[in-house]
Amino acid sequence: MTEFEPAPAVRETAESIATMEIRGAATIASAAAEALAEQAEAAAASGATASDPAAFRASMRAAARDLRETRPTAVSLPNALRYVLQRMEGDSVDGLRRSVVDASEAFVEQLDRAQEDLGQVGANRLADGDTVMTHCHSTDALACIEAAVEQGKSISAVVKETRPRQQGHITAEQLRDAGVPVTLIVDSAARRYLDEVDHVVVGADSIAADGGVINKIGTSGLAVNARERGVPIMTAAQTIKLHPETLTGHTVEIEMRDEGEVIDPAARGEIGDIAVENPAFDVTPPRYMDAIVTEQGQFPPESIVTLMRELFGEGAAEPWAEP
Ligand SMILES: O=C(COP(=O)(O)O)[C@H](O)[C@H](O)COP(=O)(O)O
Repeated sequence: MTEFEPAPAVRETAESIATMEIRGAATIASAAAEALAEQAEAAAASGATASDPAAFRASMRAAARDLRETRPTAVSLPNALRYVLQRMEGDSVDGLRRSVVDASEAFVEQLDRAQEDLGQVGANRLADGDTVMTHCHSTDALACIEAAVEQGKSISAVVKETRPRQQGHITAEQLRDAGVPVTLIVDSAARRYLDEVDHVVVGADSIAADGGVINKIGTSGLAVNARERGVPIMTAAQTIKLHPETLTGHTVEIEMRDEGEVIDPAARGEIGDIAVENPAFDVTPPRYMDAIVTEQGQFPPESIVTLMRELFGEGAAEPWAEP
């Protein structure tokens, strides 16, 4: 391993994130933080970096860059890398290694605690007997529903399958396993079922400074329909989903995925000259979202910028960049 070649464990994690074997913003963040700890262990044991603190640091930055490049939309990924690299300190390789491993463990612990805490807040918005509608698969959204069930509330769910990758099936199975009666529907049936629903609960990949919620494609249409039907909609999102770069006017990049997820590649030749596009996420304007539920309480979307400033200051550092 040279100082610029990430450890095999980092390459594996990067590959798994890129191919969506590891997916969902919170899961991606904890995998990335753990991969940095693995890089630190590997670099501390490797000839090229074991006795050279500067080379060790360079190898950590290179690993973070590789992880950063896997998927563009979930800000939890750069926020995780930022958290760990900003806590990398020490004059010796062993000291640096320890600081990275400690920061990685602390990050994952915080992530779990934050999810539990926001679950309680989200659960308080749900009442006994409620039916919720979900979109995609969000561990933060599930935490709210599961916490409501643990509070003794009887909750049922209408789960959108979420084309093209059908992450709704994961949600359906997990809710079923939590004892929630589930009805699975195709995405285009959502408006019809909104009349039978008390709440819509979704997750987020990023939250912009203006309160815009970036989540799986289809969230914005669902939110507009929910508003039209008078059904409250909340986003469950830990504060690592707050996108610091939007404080300085940047927009969030929406990932465009392969057309093979939309049409059968084997049939591509037959359909000929038809363009296929596959955006993975969309932006729900703040006026269509009732609340953003975080581990620090619930916020009207328009006020989230205050929390963002508190947590991230006026912008975002890039500790993985070459000095
Ligand atoms: O949009 C998705 C997943 O998209 P993909 O499947 O393309 O990664 C989820 O709603 C958010 O990531 C939040 O998930 P969590 O609450 O688990 O962080």
